[in-house]
Amino acid sequence: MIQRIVIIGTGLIGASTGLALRAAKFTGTIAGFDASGTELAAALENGAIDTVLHSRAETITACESASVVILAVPVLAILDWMHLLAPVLKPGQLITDVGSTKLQITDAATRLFAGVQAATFLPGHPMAGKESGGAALAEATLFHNAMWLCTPPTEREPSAIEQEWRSWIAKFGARTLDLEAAHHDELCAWVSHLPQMLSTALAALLEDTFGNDPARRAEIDAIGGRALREMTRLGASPYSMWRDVALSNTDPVAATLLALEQRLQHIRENLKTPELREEFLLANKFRERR
Ligand SMILES: NC(=O)c1ccc[n+]([C@@H]2O[C@H](COP(=O)([O-])OP(=O)(O)OC[C@H]3O[C@@H](n4cnc5c(N)ncnc54)[C@H](O)[C@@H]3O)[C@@H](O)[C@H]2O)c1
Ligand SMILES: O=C(O)C(=O)C[C@]1(C(=O)O)C=C[C@@H](O)C=C1
Repeated sequence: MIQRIVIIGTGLIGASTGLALRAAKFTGTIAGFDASGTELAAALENGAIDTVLHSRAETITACESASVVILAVPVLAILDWMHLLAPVLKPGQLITDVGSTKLQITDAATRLFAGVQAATFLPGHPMAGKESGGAALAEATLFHNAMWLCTPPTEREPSAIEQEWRSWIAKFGARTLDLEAAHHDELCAWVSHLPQMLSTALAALLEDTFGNDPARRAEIDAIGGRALREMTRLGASPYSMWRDVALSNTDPVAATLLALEQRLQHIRENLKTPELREEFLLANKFRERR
């Protein structure tokens, strides 16, 4: 029975997980630790956690007796916490994460949480989020109707506690889907990381071009409509999260960016040819299925 949960990283996803647990009637304790006191206070204030852990040492001690530890920090910090916690966690405990890339985390899990003496590590990734981080924006319903991707090592049977954690994910309204980790990262480069980089590039280009010219900037702000808002929404995303995505999924993200560069070049070279129509027909076909 899952009774004690520790959430490390009480920002948007960590705090939303705490709120989703409470909304699903989890009655055990939820302790939280975050490098930022502001985020911890906000998570306590909105009820995502009920106990504050004040230091790394106190957090490691709390993890020793936790049923489930959830790592909800940026990807490279997830790897750091895995190294810190592997020696203190035991069989019967579950450690999981919510990081946006999975290959490095799954490889580390295979090394650090192997054998009968180890806790279960379930690499996870909810496909739901927002362009702005922080506990203040956390929502109990964030994971409703979302996919919750998992990349467990293939050769093992799910432990009882892993199965119980998966049933909580279902109670959040999400659906788990197991994928191989490299496949996950390649897919997410296309469906998540490329759209993020495209939006970042567009917003940065507009800021660079018009940001220092108050009159032009005011014009852009006044006339830009839904198209501009939607296409630049992800431009508000924090570098703190995306730096680690870029560092831990560099080759797949670079490959999708190169494909997009070539596509844009093709459009630029065909603005006055019937090829442009073919591009629009292909794009229309993609949207018909969404
Ligand atoms: N935002 C999204 O859309 C989204 C969706 C799914 C998964 N994720 C993944 O979830 C994780 C958290 O993202 P988020 O959106 O909640 O970001 P966030 O910035 O809202 O929260 C991350 C928190 O981690 C804390 N932190 C950073 N390093 C730490 C460390 N070493 N120890 C303790 N705390 C530390 C920060 O202070 C921050 O409060 C990331 O791995 C991200 O890739 C994000
Ligand atoms: O901000 C959003 O709209 C998101 O959905 C965020 C989004 C995504 O690309 O789907 C971004 C990264 C995460 O790893 C998962 C979710």
